[in-house]
Parts: sequence; structure tokens; C-alpha cells
Amino acid sequence: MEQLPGGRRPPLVSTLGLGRRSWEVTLDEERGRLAWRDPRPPRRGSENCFVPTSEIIAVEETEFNKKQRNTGKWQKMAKPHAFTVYYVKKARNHRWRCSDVTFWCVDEHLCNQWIQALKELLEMQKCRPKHLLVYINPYGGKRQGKRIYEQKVAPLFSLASISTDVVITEHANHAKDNLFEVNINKYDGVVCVGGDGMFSEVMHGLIGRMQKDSGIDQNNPKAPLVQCNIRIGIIPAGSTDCICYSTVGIADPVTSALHIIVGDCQPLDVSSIHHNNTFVKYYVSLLGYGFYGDILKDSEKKRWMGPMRYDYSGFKTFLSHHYYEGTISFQPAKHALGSPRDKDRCRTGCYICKESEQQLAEQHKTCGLNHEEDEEWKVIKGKFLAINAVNMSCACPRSPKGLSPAAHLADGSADLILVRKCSRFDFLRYLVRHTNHDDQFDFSFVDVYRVKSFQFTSKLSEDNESSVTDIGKKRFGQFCRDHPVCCCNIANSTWNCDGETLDSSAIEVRVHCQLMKLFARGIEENCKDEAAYSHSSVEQLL
Ligand SMILES: CCCCCCCCCCCCC/C=C/[C@@H](O)[C@H](COP(=O)(O)O)NC(C)=O
Ligand SMILES: Nc1ncnc2c1ncn2[C@@H]1O[C@H](COP(=O)(O)OP(=O)(O)O)[C@@H](O)[C@H]1O
Ligand SMILES: [Ca+2]
Repeated sequence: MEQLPGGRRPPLVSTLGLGRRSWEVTLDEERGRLAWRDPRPPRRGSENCFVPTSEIIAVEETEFNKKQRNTGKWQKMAKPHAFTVYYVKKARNHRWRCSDVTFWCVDEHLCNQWIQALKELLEMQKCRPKHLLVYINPYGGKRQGKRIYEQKVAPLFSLASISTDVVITEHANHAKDNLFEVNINKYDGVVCVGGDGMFSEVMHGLIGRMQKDSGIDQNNPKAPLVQCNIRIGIIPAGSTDCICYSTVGIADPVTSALHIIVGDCQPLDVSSIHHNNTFVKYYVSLLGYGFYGDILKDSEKKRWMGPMRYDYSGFKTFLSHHYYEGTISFQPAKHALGSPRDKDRCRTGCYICKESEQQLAEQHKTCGLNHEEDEEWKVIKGKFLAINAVNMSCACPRSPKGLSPAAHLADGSADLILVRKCSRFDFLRYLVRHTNHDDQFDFSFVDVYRVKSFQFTSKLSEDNESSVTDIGKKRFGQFCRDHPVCCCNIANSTWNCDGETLDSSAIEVRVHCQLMKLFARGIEENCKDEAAYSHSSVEQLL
């Protein structure tokens, strides 16, 4: 076929059958779309449809079955030839579905020409994965991971000619350990079926593997980490599914599978946590001390309850109303363009994240020569009900705009939210704002900072370093747990790190801009959704 300058072919235009009518069908490589138009004069009910070629899932030759042939004018005609195009259909609230359209014509050659052209176009989409490594946590969320993958995801992968190696995990850390052993170069991506904890495991495997292969010591908190270019896809089958929801806009297995198939790519900030120059963990969504740490610790004992455990432990933790004393020091993220109180949200193609990407590229050119150490540290001492450091909005079905609605996925910063000691009623007002449109930071007892690194030491560990003996410490802790009404918890809280608990309370955290990539495109700007969240009854009471 003749080619236009730049190697592109002229549009392919044919009159093809769709249902009982003839349509004008155009495959326009330059505009990147497949369109079909009812050529009759416009009247009510006549339609124009188009699909971006980047959102075509597959094309297949279709056998006309007897039933179709026996209806209407088929009987009088020579055997029609047909092909079906499977494509992404965007529904409400960021949900994607696989839709299809079947075109037919009598000319076999024309039909083959269409199939060939569409297949070549799909071949040209180099960002699409062909071979994936899949890890399924069969015990995540409502224990439906295996069923969700087999029934909803595997058929779509096979339709899109993606081959897979599937590992059903047998124990915690199975996926992580496996990622250190496999021939990772064989794959175009890794898929995890599970919740935030399962994602975290896969991410640790991949980032750890990359650093090991490059000879980077993860225990060095200042080591410039090597970016991980193998994308991770998340099929949500967990309890909170915050990472999936915050990067796609919905926690829906079919939607996520389709983002993987079309080869979307969303860079993501990852923060590293160290304690005494020893690597502890990475995280991408929430690192929470106090309220969210206590919920997680209590809920681990109630895993049998499934996702409900968070409601149970949430209520219990709210009533206990413990606050914790400590010191936070942080370096403000001066490089970042946005602020946590911005009205604008991080959406697909976010310019603030793009700006950070450019800064990062510049930094790589100068071999990472920045003088972070010289930059100012701010120090805050206080009594806190919650300390939440979020790398992304942390939107999830329970909190549709998240803990920091204006946080960015890939700007190299985290939002540090400090909720100081306040009354139970005020803390409830704050929590309710996780679920409605009101500003969560508009309280005298809540402070928020956009940071690139921070450190925390609890009052208890500060004191320990100087005087109290281990035995005395334990007794003191015990004493206050026996008198929960006093709320002044002498014991430490626990850090909730992407849904996993940490052993140490004193930590050092650094944001690594765009350290990894997901099969996602961020949340798309879309006016027909963002439907008003159902207002909770609690909200109406306040
Ligand atoms: C009275 C109104 C109370 C409203 C409470 C709103 C709760 C909003 C919860 C937002 C939590 C987002 C942060 C996500 C954390 C996940 O990494 C973690 C682990 O998720 P996983 O179990 O692995 O899916 N889940 C929790 C609850 O800590
Ligand atoms: N086969 C397994 N048995 C037990 N635990 C597992 C298994 N596979 C993964 N895990 C662990 O289960 C934890 C929670 O998994 P996740 O999928 O996040 O579910 P949930 O969202 O319900 O917490 C993760 O920390 C992961 O390491
Ligand atoms: Ca960020």
C-alpha cells in the first residue's frame, strides 16, 4: 500500500455492513482512530462512532453463524466475510469495559485487508506488553484473587494475545523472593492480583532486584536508587486497594486489565524508610503513625473478618483516642510546583509531574549533584493523634478524594499531615472530611507540608536514649495501656507502611522521584463522573 511522508498510510475508507445497514468505516492512522459513520442524511438516531487506535484491544476474523445468516437479506447473498474489533469503552466513574463491533462485507479480499491493516496497527503499539509475570495472592481481601483473575482478567489477556506465567503465592514474601530469582528480562511487566500489601511485596521484589543487579546498597539512605523500568499492573483484589484507586480512579479488575493491555505507563514516586542506617521498607501510598498505625496493628489480628476488619478496628481506635509525643524534622519540597492546599488535582498528563520529570532528567545529567544536605530542616515537636505522610492522594473507595486530595503521583514529594491532639469530636470532624468535599486541612489542629524527606523520633525513644532502663520502660508502657482513659499513651504507636506494620518507630524517610512505573495513566479528567459521593449520615449529624 502507498505511504504518506513519515511512513504513515493514507486512511482506509470502505463501506462495510454493521448489523443490517451499510456504514462508512475509516481507519485513519494519522489521526489515530477507527471511525464508523451512518452515511444517510443526519436524523435523530443516526450515529457517528470512533475509537482511538490506542484503545483497540484486538481484531479477529468472525464466523457468521447460522442464526445471523438466516435473518433478513443474508439468505440471498453470497457468504459474507466479517471481522470483529474489540475496544475499550469508557463508562461512568473511570470504569472501562471491553466492547466489540462486527463489520461485514461480501468481498473476502476487502475483509482481509481490514484485518491486516488493524493487526499491523496493533503491532505498531510498542508500549503494549506481550509477556507478563502474574502473582496472585489467594488470601487478599475477600479471598477472591484467583477467581477474579481467572474469570475476568485471563480471558482479556488471551484476547489481546498476551502470554503469561502465573504464580499463585503460597506464603507471604513468596512473590518478593521469586522476583530475585526469575529471568526478569523475559517479561514486559509484572502483574499483582491482591491489595496494597501484595503490591508492596511485588514492588520490593522489583526495586530490590534492580538495586542488587546494579550494585546499589539499599542500606545507605543517601544512595541514588536505580529507576525500575519494568511496569507493575495492579488487579485490585484486596481490602483497601488504595494504590489502584488513586492511580486509575476506580478499583475494578476489568478496568485495570484493560490499562495493562493498552500499555499505559504512569511513573510513581517511591519513598524509602531507614532506621539507624539500615533499610526498613519502601512505600508509595500511606505511611501513617498514630491513628492509621493503630488501626492496622489491631486489624492484623482480625484478618478473618476480611475488609470489615478496618471498620471494626477503626471504630475501636477512634474510641481509644491515643496521642503520641514526638519530634518531626523535614525538608520542604522546594522543587515541587504545587502545594497541598491547591484546588487542582493530579490528573492524566499532569504538568506538575512532567516538570518534576524534567528536573529529574537534568539531575541525572549532572550526576545527581544537588546539595540536599545544605537545605533547611524544619523541626516540630508535639503531641499527635496522627502523622500521615502520603506520596499520593490515597483515594480509595472509603475516601474517594483521599487523605491529601492535591498530592501528586510523580512530583518527587510527599504530603506530611500532622494531626495534633484535639477533642474526640474534632477528630471525628476531621475524619468525616476524608469522605466529603470539605477541606481536610482547614482545622487549627491540622498542619500539612509538602516535603521531600523527613525524620521522626518518638518522645519515648528520645527518653530511652538518655535515661530509662528497658525494664522500667516496659512497666511504664504497661501502666498506661491498663488505663486507656488517660489517652496519653506512653507506649509507641506503629507505622502503617502501605498496609504493613514497621518494627521501628524512629525512622528516616526520603522521596525518590518516579522510581517506578505502573500500567496506568493517572485519573482522567472527566466531567460526567465525580458524582457527588453519597453523604454519610455522620456528616449530616455534624
Ligand atoms: C466517620 C468517618 C470515618 C471515615 C474514615 C475514612 C477512612 C479512609 C481510609 C483511607 C486509608 C487510605 C490509606 C490506605 C492504606 C492501605 O495501604 C492500607 C492497607 O490496605 P490493604 O489491606 O493491603 O488493601 N489500609 C489501611 C486501612 O490502612
Ligand atoms: N499465599 C499467601 N499466604 C499468606 N499471605 C500472603 C500470601 N501471599 C501474599 N501474602 C501477604 O498477604 C498480605 C496482604 O495481602 P493483600 O493482597 O494486600 O490483601 P489485603 O488487602 O486484604 O491486606 C501481603 O502482605 C502479602 O505479603
Ligand atoms: Ca508525590
